Amino acid sequence: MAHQFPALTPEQRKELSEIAQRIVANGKGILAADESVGTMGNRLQRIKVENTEENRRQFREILFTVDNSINQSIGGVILFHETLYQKDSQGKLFRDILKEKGIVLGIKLDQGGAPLAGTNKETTIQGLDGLSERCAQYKKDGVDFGKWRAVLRIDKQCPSHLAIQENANALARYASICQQNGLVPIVEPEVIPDGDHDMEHCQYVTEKVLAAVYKALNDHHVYLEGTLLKPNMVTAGHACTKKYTPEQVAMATVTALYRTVPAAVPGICFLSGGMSEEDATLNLNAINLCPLPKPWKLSFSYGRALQASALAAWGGKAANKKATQEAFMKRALVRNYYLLSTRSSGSLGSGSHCFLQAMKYLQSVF
Ligand SMILES: O=P(O)(O)OC[C@@]1(O)O[C@H](CO)[C@@H](O)[C@@H]1O
Repeated sequence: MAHQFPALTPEQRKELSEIAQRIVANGKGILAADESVGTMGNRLQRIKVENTEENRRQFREILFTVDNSINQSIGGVILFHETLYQKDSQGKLFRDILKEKGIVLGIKLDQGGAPLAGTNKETTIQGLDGLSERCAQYKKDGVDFGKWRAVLRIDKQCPSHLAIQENANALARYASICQQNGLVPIVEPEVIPDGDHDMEHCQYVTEKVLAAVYKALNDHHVYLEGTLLKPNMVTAGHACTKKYTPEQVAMATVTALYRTVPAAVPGICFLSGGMSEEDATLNLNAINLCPLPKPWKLSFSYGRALQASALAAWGGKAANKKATQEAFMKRALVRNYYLLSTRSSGSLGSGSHCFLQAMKYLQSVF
């Protein structure tokens, strides 16, 4: 029997699935430029630039005014509230600059963590109060997707059952509210890579977290075809002494996803989670070449792994605009290159011609 109280009309479902598919079309991924003021402060501190609104605006102007061909690699950009209403030095809104390039606009909707009492320093994410009104306003202002990041940590008794359930439920409630307002929800349950756990443990935890998230999304009647998932790759913790190849990371990651993420989800866009730009590229390449079934688009929604060299090239100086844009473009283009080359050839083993060609190309541009 069909659902008696459908959450969305056929027109709403069509709009949502079209937006999701546009973002991940033809090897495109997402630029996560949604660092909060505090997070951007950490990034700017590393290049010894003061964390002022004007400096944040200047860096983002350089990224967004890059050559139009960026739209071949970047399907969507996630913005922070402040950035959505900022303008370039000629007075043009960033959102108009991005839209004219055919890039879909997204917005960070979560509002920071709150402690879960009685746990080992675990958190839930705030921002559900007033979320529907915020989504409605953002939709009017040209935004078509949202992002909500939940953080799960691997440690003694972590993640707890409470943290997994609470964060899964908050993600599902957020996703439902987004869809009611015409925004595609990016669902981001990040198992962070802090700690000395091995890759196998990360896979176990990632599977538990994703299984809980998809149960909650189903309970909340979320239309999966109109969502995107932004997960961590399955890797060892930063302090783990055992090292893994990109092929091992790919096998563990695709296995975890294959066991837990329904095929109705159109795209999975990984976060980079503090990986180097090179590792983020090689791992994503290996994921796309992994010879397991992959019913979804497998792409990127990187923050640091798309901006680290660009930030370093900029160094807070307007005179470095060209070098900054070149560094950003290079990172975006190389990912699009192999996403297209691996997809057009289907699933390939690591000995295949295409795999070797892509690896050779990637090594030559680092
Ligand atoms: O891990 P990365 O790829 O740098 O960033 C992923 C991300 O979700 O985490 C950041 C911090 O919240 C956000 O700015 C960004 O969207």
